Amino acid sequence: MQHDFTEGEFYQANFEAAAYLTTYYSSETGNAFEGSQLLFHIDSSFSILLFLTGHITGKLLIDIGSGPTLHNALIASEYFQEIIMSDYVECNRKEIEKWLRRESGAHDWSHVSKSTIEEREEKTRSVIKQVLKCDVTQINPFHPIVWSLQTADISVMHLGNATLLKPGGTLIIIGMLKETFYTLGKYKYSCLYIDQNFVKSALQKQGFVIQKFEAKPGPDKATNIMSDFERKYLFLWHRKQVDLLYICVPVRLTGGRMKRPSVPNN
Ligand SMILES: C[S@@+](CC[C@H](N)C(=O)[O-])C[C@H]1O[C@@H](n2cnc3c(N)ncnc32)[C@H](O)[C@@H]1O
Repeated sequence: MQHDFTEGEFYQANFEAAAYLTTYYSSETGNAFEGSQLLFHIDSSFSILLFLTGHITGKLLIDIGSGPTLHNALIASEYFQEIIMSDYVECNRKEIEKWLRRESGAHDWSHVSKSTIEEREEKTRSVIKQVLKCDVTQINPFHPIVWSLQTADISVMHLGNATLLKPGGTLIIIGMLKETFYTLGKYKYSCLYIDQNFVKSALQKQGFVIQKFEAKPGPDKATNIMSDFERKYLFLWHRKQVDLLYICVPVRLTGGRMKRPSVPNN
């Protein structure tokens, strides 16, 4: 089935942060229809960060398109002095701020921390320095903030618009391969349909060197009513030279031009 692209404005108008968290982040394994994709995400993120500690030291992590989620930050807070969360949609940024302020009704992330939950949550709250609006379709996704950084790519769709990553920085892309949609409430949100070779060749053209690739088959499409991805993957890329900035590109990053909003999913 053909899906129109649900870009930032569609998310701003329709996305329900709390429902997203309940649907996809209520348990350690994630949504039951999607197999144990969240477990894979968390386990491979931990292993990637352990791998990185042997090679580079971390200072700043920018989580691009965080949505209302904190799993990446909870994992990375162990390794980075500063974390910046970002998303296009206001209710997502507010959901993160709610958790930072320990407000009642904030999502429970204890299943991600695995151990020493209180310590880790405290550490995470202390290293998250900002929750910013970002728009990955723009050359400067954090406008009007201008980053004094060299250029690099932050979204699969916009691999030609290198804007954030320093040479020497590390880019982590975690996402789904060959996925056209995922479901939240009555809407189907469109996803960039990409395969492994597309991601590889786009990043290699930009001077990135692959360091690690992990993938896990998705659930049986016949029984998955939430989405249609074939594989969940994690790519770790190194951009040649100096310093570091670690960027985590969101699962199911949107991008591209939306012609009209997605059709309600009846
Ligand atoms: C499927 S959610 C992913 C959220 C989270 N990273 C995760 O792993 O669950 C996609 C996110 O992309 C955000 N988004 C949509 N358009 C965007 C844009 N133009 N710039 C930045 N973020 C955008 C949405 O608000 C949404 O939070």
